[in-house]
Amino acid sequence: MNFSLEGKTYVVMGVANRRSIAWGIAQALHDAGARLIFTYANERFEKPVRDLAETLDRDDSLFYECDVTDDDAINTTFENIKNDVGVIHGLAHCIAFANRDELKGEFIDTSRDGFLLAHNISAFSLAAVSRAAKDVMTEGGSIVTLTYLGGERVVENYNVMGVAKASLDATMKYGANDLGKYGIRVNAISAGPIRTLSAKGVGDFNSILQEIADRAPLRKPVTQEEVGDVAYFLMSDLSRGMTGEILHVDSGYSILG
Ligand SMILES: CCCCCCc1ccc(Oc2ccc(Oc3cccc(O)n3)cc2)c(O)c1
Repeated sequence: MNFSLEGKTYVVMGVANRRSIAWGIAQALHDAGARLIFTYANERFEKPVRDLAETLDRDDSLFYECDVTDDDAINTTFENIKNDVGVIHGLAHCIAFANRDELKGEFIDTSRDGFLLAHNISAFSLAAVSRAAKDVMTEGGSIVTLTYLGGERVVENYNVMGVAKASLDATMKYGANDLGKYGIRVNAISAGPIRTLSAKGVGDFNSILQEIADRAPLRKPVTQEEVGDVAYFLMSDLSRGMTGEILHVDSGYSILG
C-alpha cells in the first residue's frame, strides 16, 4: 500500500501566517506529494497565505475566500472547488474564534452573543464545511479538525473556547458517524499549546508553556511540524481504520492529572 499523497488534493482552512498550525499541516501534506487548496476568512489573509504557498517547491496551490459564518459563502466556495478540481481527498479544518475578553477571568461572565459566536465559528463551522465538502469527496476522504484539552477538562482562562471545543469534539464524532458510509473519515488532533497568532488571545499563555516544559512527559512543547506529521497520518491510508478519534499531539501532557 502506498502512503504517499501524490495525485491527491486537500483543502486547508485557516492558515493565518507561518506560525499557524494549519501551515504546519499544509507543509506536511505538500511534502507527502499532495496538491493544496487554501481557504482564508477574508481578503486580509489572502496575501499572507499566497506568500507562504509561494515558498513551497510546487506552485500548484489554489486559493479561495471562505467566511465560515456564511452558509452561502461555504456553498459557493465548495462549488467553485468542485468546478476547478473535480475531486478532493480531504480537508483540514483549523478555524476557531472567541472574543478575547472572554478568554480570561470567569467563564460564567460569558455573554450570550460571545457564547454563540464561539460555537458558530469554532464548532458549527465543522458541520457546515463537512456537509459542503462531502459532495466533492466523491472518492472518499479524510477530515481533520483541531481541538484542545480545554474541551475535555477545565483549563483556567480557556473558558468559552473550552465549551466550544467540547461541542467541536462531539460535532466531529457525529460527523464521523454520518460520513463513514461515504468512505469519509472525521478525526481531531488535540494539539498542545503552540505560540500562534490565535494563542495570543488566550490569557496567561506563557505560564501554560512553562508548565508543559516542567511537567509534560516529553518535557517540551509540540511544534507545528509535529502536528503536521500526525495530520499527514490521518489524511493517509495509514489511518484507514480510524474515524471519530481525538489524537493528542501534546508531549503527553493530557495523561497527567
Ligand atoms: C489557557 C489555555 C492555554 C493553552 C491554549 C492553547 C490554544 C491556543 C490557541 C487556540 O486557538 C484559538 C483560536 C482562536 C481564539 O480566539 C481568539 C484568538 C485571538 C484573538 C481573539 O480575539 N480571539 C483563541 C484560541 C486554542 O484553541 C488553544
